[in-house]
Amino acid sequence: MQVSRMITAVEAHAEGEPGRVITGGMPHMPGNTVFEKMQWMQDHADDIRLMMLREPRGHPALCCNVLVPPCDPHADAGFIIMEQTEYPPMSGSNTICVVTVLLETGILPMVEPVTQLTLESPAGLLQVKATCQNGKVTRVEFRNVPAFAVHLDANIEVPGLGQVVVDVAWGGMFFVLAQADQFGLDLVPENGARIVKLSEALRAACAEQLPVVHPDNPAIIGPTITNLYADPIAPGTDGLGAITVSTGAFDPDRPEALTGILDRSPCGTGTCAKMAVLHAKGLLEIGQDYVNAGPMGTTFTGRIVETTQVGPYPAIVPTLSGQGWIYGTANWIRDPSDPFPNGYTIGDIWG
Ligand SMILES: O=C(O)[C@H]1NCC[C@@H]1O
Repeated sequence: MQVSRMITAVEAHAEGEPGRVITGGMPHMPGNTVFEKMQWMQDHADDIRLMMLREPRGHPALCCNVLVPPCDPHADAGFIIMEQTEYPPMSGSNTICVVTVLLETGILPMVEPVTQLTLESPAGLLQVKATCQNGKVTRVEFRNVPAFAVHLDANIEVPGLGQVVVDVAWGGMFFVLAQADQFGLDLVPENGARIVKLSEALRAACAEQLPVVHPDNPAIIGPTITNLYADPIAPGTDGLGAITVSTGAFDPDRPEALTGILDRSPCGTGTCAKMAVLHAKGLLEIGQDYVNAGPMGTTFTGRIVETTQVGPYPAIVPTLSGQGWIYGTANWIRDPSDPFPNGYTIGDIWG
């Protein structure tokens, strides 16, 4: 066996969404913030993201995280998030996977019944409260970066669909949100492929017609991800969301290609973006729990803890909670003679 890179990882999921956590084998990544480290990785070590997320080491639904030393003196750890087409500044399911791995593998000390810690994500600091019992993290709650709506009930023209009403909001990533019933589409797992194709068409049209930039960081643009939502169907829930994470470039001449994948969880940043929209429309109050269900029936619980302002936008500060589970550990290697050093994608499942 020849090895030109060896990556050590802990495999975890949060409410169904896989978020592999890389614990060793990364090059030194310079930067004065975790956001700068993320930009360095994007420019100098993107081959590691590709190698870890694509086949044969990954699959379309996989997300990946790299633990990095924090730059902010208030933080206990830092992490960079990697997805199939981008480095999201923040991610709810990935935060939950990272906290679960940090505490359950002893990288940071676990204090029962509640461990408090601070993480530095590329989007900023996150205060975390992890409920822990017998060495297991049973709930992760974090205070997210402020979430805000940029466009409410805006019209866009989507090839093949005509006029569509959307909202655009930031919850740690920029989302295009749309009510699924305007397409006569039920958000059930059997409709997964239709949901993904429609969402990708929406995202591409919205990115062109309603491009957005984060007021505090012009390097963050969007929308890059889609949230189709519907009324709750399960008792004890307040909403139902089907979030499509892109896996490739949407081509309007091939709308039948699958260039996305459903988030297996209810999507933490998508839940926060939805809460920002609901609050802006007067439909969700401070202090009210918002239980959002995903396509597999698992839930994240959000709550608005205060309001604030981000640039010109009134914003909410949300907390988000859910649970993560570790399901494996792995040492992934790259053989220098492998003809696919950065992995590969093929059109049957990658569009
Ligand atoms: O929970 C979230 O925020 C994420 N899940 C995968 C896509 C998003 O980053």
